[in-house]
Amino acid sequence: MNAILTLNAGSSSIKFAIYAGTDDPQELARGQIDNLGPDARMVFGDEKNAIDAPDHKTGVHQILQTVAPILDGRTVAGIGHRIVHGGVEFDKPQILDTAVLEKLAALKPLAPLHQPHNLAAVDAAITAFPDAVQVGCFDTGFHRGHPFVNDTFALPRRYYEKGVRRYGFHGLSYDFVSGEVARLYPDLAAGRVVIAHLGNGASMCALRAGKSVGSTMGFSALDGLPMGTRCGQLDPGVMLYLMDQEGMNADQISTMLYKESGLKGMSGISHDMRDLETSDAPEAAEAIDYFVFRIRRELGGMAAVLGGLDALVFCGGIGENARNIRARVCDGMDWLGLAVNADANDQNAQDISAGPTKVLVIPTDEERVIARAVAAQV
Ligand SMILES: Nc1ncnc2c1ncn2[C@@H]1O[C@H](COP(=O)(O)OP(=O)(O)O)[C@@H](O)[C@H]1O
Ligand SMILES: CC(=O)OP(=O)(O)O
Ligand SMILES: [Mg+2]
Repeated sequence: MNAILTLNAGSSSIKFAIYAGTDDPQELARGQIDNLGPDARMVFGDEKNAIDAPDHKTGVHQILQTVAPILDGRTVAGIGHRIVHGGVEFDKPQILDTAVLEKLAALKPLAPLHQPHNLAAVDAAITAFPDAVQVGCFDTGFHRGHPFVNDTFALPRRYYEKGVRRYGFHGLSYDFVSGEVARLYPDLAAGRVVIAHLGNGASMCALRAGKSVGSTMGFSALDGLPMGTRCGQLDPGVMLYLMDQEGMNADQISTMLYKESGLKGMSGISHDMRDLETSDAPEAAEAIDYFVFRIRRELGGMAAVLGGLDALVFCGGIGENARNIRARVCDGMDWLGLAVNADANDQNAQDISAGPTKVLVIPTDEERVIARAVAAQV
């Protein structure tokens, strides 16, 4: 019997899952390495252990050792990788041959927090399993068909032609969640839906009949909503000021916008919503206020683009767990038909609506989308 492995490598973590069978893959186990570097730890089942994983390559080796007993003699026929950026060209999963990998490497500057790590995991996987099919699944793919008005900036046209476009990300998550909406609520499949993927990275997607027609993330994974450590929407004049008046260079600005901003930067306390929700500091409350404000603002804009709203769906670590955030996003939004059932919301139930517009909580599963794509190739 064959098996499929999925790898989802972030800047400091690698999530993985292992599936039995290649026709209808069944999940055997999943886990993740956090804090790659001196304090790396493996989270697998109920266990959390410190491990030696200073970089992505050693991390992937640790994962292979961890999953070996679970493979139980099965052959790894395919390995699926989450690749954040597929550029203009890749809207569907691709077999990762040398030519494709070269094109993906050229996109590293567009997603510096993700793309280099995604590709490092591919390298390590090819070395460890030279006979397995390596498949890349792109976060940008889901949005590739979105309208020109959501794809462009109002810059001189030549930059659009060069690829300075609004790509949109978190596409694997939107693929999974929109599929679940259609499966569980067939009446919504043709409808106007907004999905809020609120994790460490956060974005929202407007869907009409299951297709992306707008997203808050743009050229990079910095735009739109504030995130754990990323700024979200920013007046470009701020960057000019930082360069001109503060003498900051591109590297310094990049580090600040990707790693020192968002909930962490605003609160000065933590990137983690759980820490902010339990903090008494006014800065923590203000960071949460801003997070909620931006979601509400984008929701209004997306409802206008869609001409109304049939469902709002929450997913990601915050969307699936933070009941206060969900309640605050929907508070006073009865003009959109939104109201939350407090008991259902407290229980993180699937349908938490108390008004005509559905409010849903659907746990996302990017790994499952990757496993399906691999299954289609092996
Ligand atoms: N019970 C909870 N309450 C509030 N926020 C939570 C809870 N559990 C997780 N989170 C938030 O979810 C974030 C992680 O989301 P996740 O989607 O797993 O992230 P990633 O983008 O790394 O995939 C944490 O940083 C934290 O802010
Ligand atoms: C694209 C992106 O922001 O991904 P993540 O949420 O995993 O950081
Ligand atoms: Mg994520």
